[in-house]
Amino acid sequence: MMAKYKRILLKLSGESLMGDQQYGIDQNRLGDYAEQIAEIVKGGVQVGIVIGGGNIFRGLSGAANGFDRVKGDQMGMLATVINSLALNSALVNAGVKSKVLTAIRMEPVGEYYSKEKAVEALSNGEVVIISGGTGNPYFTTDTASALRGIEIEAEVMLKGTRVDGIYTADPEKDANATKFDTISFDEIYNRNLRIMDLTATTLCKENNLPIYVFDMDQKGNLQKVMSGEDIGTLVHN
Ligand SMILES: Nc1ncnc2c1ncn2[C@@H]1O[C@H](COP(=O)(O)OP(=O)(O)O)[C@@H](O)[C@H]1O
Ligand SMILES: O=c1ccn([C@@H]2O[C@H](COP(=O)(O)OP(=O)(O)O)[C@@H](O)[C@H]2O)c(=O)[nH]1
Repeated sequence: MMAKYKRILLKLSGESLMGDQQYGIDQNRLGDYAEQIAEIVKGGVQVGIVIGGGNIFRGLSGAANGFDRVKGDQMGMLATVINSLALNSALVNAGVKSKVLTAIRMEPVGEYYSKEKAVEALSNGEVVIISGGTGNPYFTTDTASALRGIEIEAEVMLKGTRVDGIYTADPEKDANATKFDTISFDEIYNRNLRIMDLTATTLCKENNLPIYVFDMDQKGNLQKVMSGEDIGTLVHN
């Protein structure tokens, strides 16, 4: 079957990596993500990945506990590198070639990111995990994934999360919220929806990178998205 997209940027939530745990990395969840990714890579899709760090550390919660915000954000960025290394190992175990690039220099943990390196590896069928966020404090991994998606010229940014799309309100807080199948960037602003931060949303809007939000925690969903099944929400201009 032909996949819907040839090159994607997949954003994975660090928080989802915890699975049922309170902290850190759940091996079952990690293995499940790796299998889903392996399936689409074997179908010929070029996959860039940005993974969050919220399962380990968030700069804002550090600041709330009296940390310097910049130090806290640096800890958060390092947390994304830890998650990226874990995903890299899981992908190798699943039989997929994969490499970690880092937004901050830290060879030999990973090679320093450049668009050229990322695109070359993608063209060779390697999964590229772009870690360390944007390399700057005061940003999120959603913004990093918007930025990297635009840089690597992905056709779509897939936001794999724990809700199955964008709702009229946060579905974890409002049981009456209803789901959109598609929504424009402008409507996200007008309705003040907080599925992603505004920096990430705006970067995608201004550079015409559509976003597809879906539930990555259900096995087989990534494959469904690639086959064109409407299981999530498409954000468009
Ligand atoms: N309008 C909305 N529609 C869907 N989810 C929303 C909305 N507003 C807020 N959210 C929240 O956004 C979260 C998904 O974002 P994600 O970046 O994966 O989570 P986190 O920031 O916790 O890592 C969902 O768990 C949901 O609670
Ligand atoms: O470009 C970036 C990306 C991330 N972070 C830090 O890394 C943490 C973890 O990322 P995020 O909260 O986006 O992860 P997720 O919510 O996806 O688990 C954030 O809280 C920030 O402190 C940052 O400073 N700059």
